Amino acid sequence: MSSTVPKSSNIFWHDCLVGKTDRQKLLNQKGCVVWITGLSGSGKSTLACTLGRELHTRGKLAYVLDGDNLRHGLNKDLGFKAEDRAENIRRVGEVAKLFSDAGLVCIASLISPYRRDRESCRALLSDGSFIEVFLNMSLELCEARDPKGLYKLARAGKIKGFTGIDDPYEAPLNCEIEIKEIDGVCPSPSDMAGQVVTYLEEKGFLHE
Ligand SMILES: Nc1ncnc2c1ncn2[C@@H]1O[C@H](COP(=O)(O)OS(=O)(=O)O)[C@@H](OP(=O)(O)O)[C@H]1O
Ligand SMILES: Nc1ncnc2c1ncn2[C@@H]1O[C@H](COP(=O)(O)OP(=O)(O)O)[C@@H](O)[C@H]1O
Repeated sequence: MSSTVPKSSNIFWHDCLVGKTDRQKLLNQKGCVVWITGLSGSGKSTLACTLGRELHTRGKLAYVLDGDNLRHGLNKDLGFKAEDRAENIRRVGEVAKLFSDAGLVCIASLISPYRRDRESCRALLSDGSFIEVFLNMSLELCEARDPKGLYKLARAGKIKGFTGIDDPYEAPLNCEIEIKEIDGVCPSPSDMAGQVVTYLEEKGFLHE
């Protein structure tokens, strides 16, 4: 499915009098998408929520789009084969773009295992406002955590096509932020969130 060519014809873009710049002034921040990618169990949801709380504390409006949660609603018709994952990422990329246009810091946390799908989302936000955060945690660490018992089921062959076990994960080549273990130890959730907040501050996203 193409993400740029609409299927319908005779459709027209309608601009409103209040635009992104006006909303950003109101909020005193700049809209952007923090896209967190990594294996199941790498800490995506933890980082997303910790970052969301940190921004909230600083008076910044953020909203978390979490893969697992969206699969309960917007994406409940999708499974885990490659084309479903691609459609999952495409939809969330489009929603994230809307949140960014609304002036929010949109935090998207999805495995998003395919480079091509993440790059398509990046291409939707061409002004540097797509910030890819790679949670580069080893499979060993993620599997040892296994909070939902899914790796155990995948190893037992009870889940097929599980990312990192019998389905691929393509690591980013050009992400803005990489968070990894140091001497086998993962930074704390607040340290991980701190790295992202520092980036957002330095790039001027936390002021209009
Ligand atoms: N086959 C398979 N592979 C990977 N993950 C699986 C699978 N089946 C179910 N789950 C659960 O679904 C969560 C991942 O959903 P996402 O929407 O982030 O996945 S994706 O981006 O479309 O690949 C993922 O959540 P996280 O553990 O938070 O990553 C799992 O709980
Ligand atoms: N920085 C961290 N340090 C220690 N434990 C963590 C950290 N981040 C996440 N965890 C723990 O690892 C498990 C997986 O985290 P989660 O955020 O659910 O990962 P994901 O969303 O990538 O599947 C949870 O039990 C969580 O409490």
